[in-house]
Amino acid sequence: MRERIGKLLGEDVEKKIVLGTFHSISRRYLSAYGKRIGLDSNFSIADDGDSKGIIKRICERLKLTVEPSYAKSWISKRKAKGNHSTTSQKGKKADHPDLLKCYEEYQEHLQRSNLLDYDDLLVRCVELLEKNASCVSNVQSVLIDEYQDTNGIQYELMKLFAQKQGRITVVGDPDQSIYGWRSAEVRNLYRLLREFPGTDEVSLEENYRSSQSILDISLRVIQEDKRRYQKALTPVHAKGTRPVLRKLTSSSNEGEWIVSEIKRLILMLGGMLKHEDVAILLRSAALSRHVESALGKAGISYRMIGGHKFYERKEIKVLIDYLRVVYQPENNDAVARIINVPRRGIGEATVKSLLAEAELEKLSVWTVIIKHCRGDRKATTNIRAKMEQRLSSELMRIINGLQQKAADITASSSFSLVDLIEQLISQLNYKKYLEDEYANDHETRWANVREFVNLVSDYLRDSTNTEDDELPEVDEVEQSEQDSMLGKFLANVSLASDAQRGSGKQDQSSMITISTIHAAKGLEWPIVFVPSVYTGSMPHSRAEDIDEERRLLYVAMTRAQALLYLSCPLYGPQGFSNKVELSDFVAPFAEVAFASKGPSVDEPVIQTIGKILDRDPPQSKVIFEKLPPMTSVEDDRFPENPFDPKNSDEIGDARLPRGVKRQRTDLSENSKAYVDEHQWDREYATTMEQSSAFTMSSLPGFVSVSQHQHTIAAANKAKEQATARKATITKGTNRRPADQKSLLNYVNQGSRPQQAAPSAADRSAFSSYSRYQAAASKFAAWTASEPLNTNSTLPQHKLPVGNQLARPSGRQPDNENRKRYACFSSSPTKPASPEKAEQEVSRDDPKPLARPATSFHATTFTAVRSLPRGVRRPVGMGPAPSMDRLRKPFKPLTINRPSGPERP
Ligand SMILES: Nc1ncnc2c1ncn2[C@@H]1O[C@H](COP(=O)(O)OP(=O)(O)OP(=O)(O)O)[C@@H](O)[C@H]1O
Repeated sequence: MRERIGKLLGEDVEKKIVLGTFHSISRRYLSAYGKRIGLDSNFSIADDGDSKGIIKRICERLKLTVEPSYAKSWISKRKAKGNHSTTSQKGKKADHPDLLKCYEEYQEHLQRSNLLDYDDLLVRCVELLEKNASCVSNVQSVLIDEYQDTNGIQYELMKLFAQKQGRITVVGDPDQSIYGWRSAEVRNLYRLLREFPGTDEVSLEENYRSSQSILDISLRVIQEDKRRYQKALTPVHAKGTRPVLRKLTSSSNEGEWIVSEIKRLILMLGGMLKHEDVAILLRSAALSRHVESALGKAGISYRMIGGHKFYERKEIKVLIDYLRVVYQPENNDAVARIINVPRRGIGEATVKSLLAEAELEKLSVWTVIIKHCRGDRKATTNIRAKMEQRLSSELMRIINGLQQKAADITASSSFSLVDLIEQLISQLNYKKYLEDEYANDHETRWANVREFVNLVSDYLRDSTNTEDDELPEVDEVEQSEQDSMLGKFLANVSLASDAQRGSGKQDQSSMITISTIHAAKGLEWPIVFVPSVYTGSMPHSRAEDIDEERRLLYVAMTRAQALLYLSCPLYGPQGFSNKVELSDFVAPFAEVAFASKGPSVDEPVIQTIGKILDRDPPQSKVIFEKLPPMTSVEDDRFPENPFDPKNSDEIGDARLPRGVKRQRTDLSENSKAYVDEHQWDREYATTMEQSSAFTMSSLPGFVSVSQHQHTIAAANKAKEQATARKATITKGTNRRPADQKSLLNYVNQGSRPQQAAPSAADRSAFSSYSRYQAAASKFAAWTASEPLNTNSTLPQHKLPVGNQLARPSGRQPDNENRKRYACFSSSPTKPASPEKAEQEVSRDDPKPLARPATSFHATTFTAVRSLPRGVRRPVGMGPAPSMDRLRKPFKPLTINRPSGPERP
């Protein structure tokens, strides 16, 4: 920013600019002039951890009946409000005397130690500038960005910095106020207009970022807040494609769908967009696990903003290190990392010495410890008696106990890896440990731990489904026994983490962004995904201000430039015990306003995205030519209306998984199909696996959803029968089961014994299944021999009778103008002319919204001067703005400059 300003205003001006956050600028002033208020200029800053420790010790020493973490945030809020906060104190209960006592003691401690906490930086700077106006007498003007997120004390600072010239410019958007939890006060906007009646307002009505559809729908979300500041808005870009609200069965499906949609879009947009153009914005970092896991599986790298990657989180690393030691106690680094977690009085020096001793003696650290504790060999490292006692009664007991249990775990044992981890967590008293160590965010960390358990559970389920690990046998070459379950899991974790480990040299364009919504403020991406839009996540279950949560969703949605996706699973991250509901922020208009799946990426869509992003769109012909064979060109890998296993009439509750701890292997054969998701891809016979990749499911008029359900039932049944038949195969035969007729028998139908008539449901199921199969093989044969083209007569085409494998005879020769598809698609032929494109892109728009977009984003420009000096207040604002006035629809303003003397 400094550079850009320098370029515009010249180097001299650039040097004079003081640029930074409120905290950093305050620190600079306090260092320079703090002496004037009795501050030692060598003060240090107490960070959050320091403040927490000090408050905790005060509470213990004085036996105060307040939670240290609560006391800390109470003190912080109190400081943040400043002296002249507008927040009404009326009707508020008097503060608990213990809180006041804690505050007093805490301040005394900071003062004694020459420390300032983050809030003090602002509080003391206010004090400095109130008493010493000369320190800021050179300030010509003050500009504040993201003004809606300022709090009371920052408002005071702003005025104090501008006290000489009284020139203030603030830029902000009340609809984006999302820091209430940090004492930001959206009221500061109203306060400014009241306190500075000569303020000019300039409404920045044009939105240059997002497509009209994205703005319309974002506005619809925010308009539900009836108390919001009304503003006008003019979208600059074309309508674009409708934002999507995708429903998925589970959180893991949600992650997989996001990845498949990203891949599809990048492919279908022919390189116009890269991974760096995609962001996944989350309400809280704890939700990232499924997304990270799916990206890891797909080998797509990502960067995290506003959080750590899942496996890199401290609370997760500790558990993984424990598991590593259980699996392989010789792992010295892992032992060194856990030896004092939870605290066992073993300092860093002891750990270093143990590592050095082990290396010298060519032993593992673990062996050194064991031998020492058992009296077999005395360690040269000074291990005090108390330390020794805790090592043997805690660490060794836990590790040895779990080692025995881990050895017995197999894919089908009743004691699973999940149970092993649950035992580890309970033996470490891990919840308590997190509460003690991380007073501020232990809840989030504990939520991550639960997520980790879910992850292991998912891993077990997936690993019993796939045989990826197993190599085909080679004659007379013996394979070693497969690793233990724990070993396999740890290898999987290491590989997943390694795939994501940025070397620093990694090409940024190959990375998508995962970010919390808070951290995405002010940023933008061509494609934005907002997963987990359900009540409990958005609004968050612990949120106090629902309107602020709504604004948070609005911020997330308005980060998107061209394509916006929201999604919501039927079941949350905890699995089938955790049914969730679509967020009320979108539920009232979800059906009409959102598309239920990703858009077809055709010529008009590509052209429009190119225009919005100001990039050169590739020709669709080129894109289609480069598409890998069997690419699914539509967002059809997951059903639009996902199957809810718990609501199915066909499936009794008894056959449902019991909860997250339950392993796939524990389940009956039938319930397998419903554990993770509707088994759209997997339950068919071999040729129909990945059916969506063949795009058969989009063949016009081919299978309905209900037919599809029947098909699955039939597939299950067929599978069961096949299993039964397999069981009856006798040794030495040609592997034809006893009940299978020979070809001769088949021809000689007359002699075939009458079979029992199938039930109506079975008949229907089997008929759709066999129709499905017949068409699939026909399609496969046809696509194998012919280039993939469509023509308008195809939907009307009748399959020739009596020649099942014949090629459709009604096909026309290739035609230059005809659209080429790599795969068969149900998409209607699209107009090629770019003029039509924009109209066409919005062809699937819902009925016009109840209220057209009248406002979206306004930024307030205020030039504050102590005297109004003839700047006319805009029409309709009256002499002084009141709160009522501010809630009325905002009238676009034009600045009316006085024709009188020039401003100073
Ligand atoms: N006058 C303009 N002409 C063309 N593009 C513009 C113009 N002004 C802004 N933009 C573009 O619009 C996008 C949004 O601009 P900017 O980030 O400045 O908005 P903002 O008001 O800070 O948004 P927010 O507060 O929502 O983050 C950017 O891509 C920017 O390049």
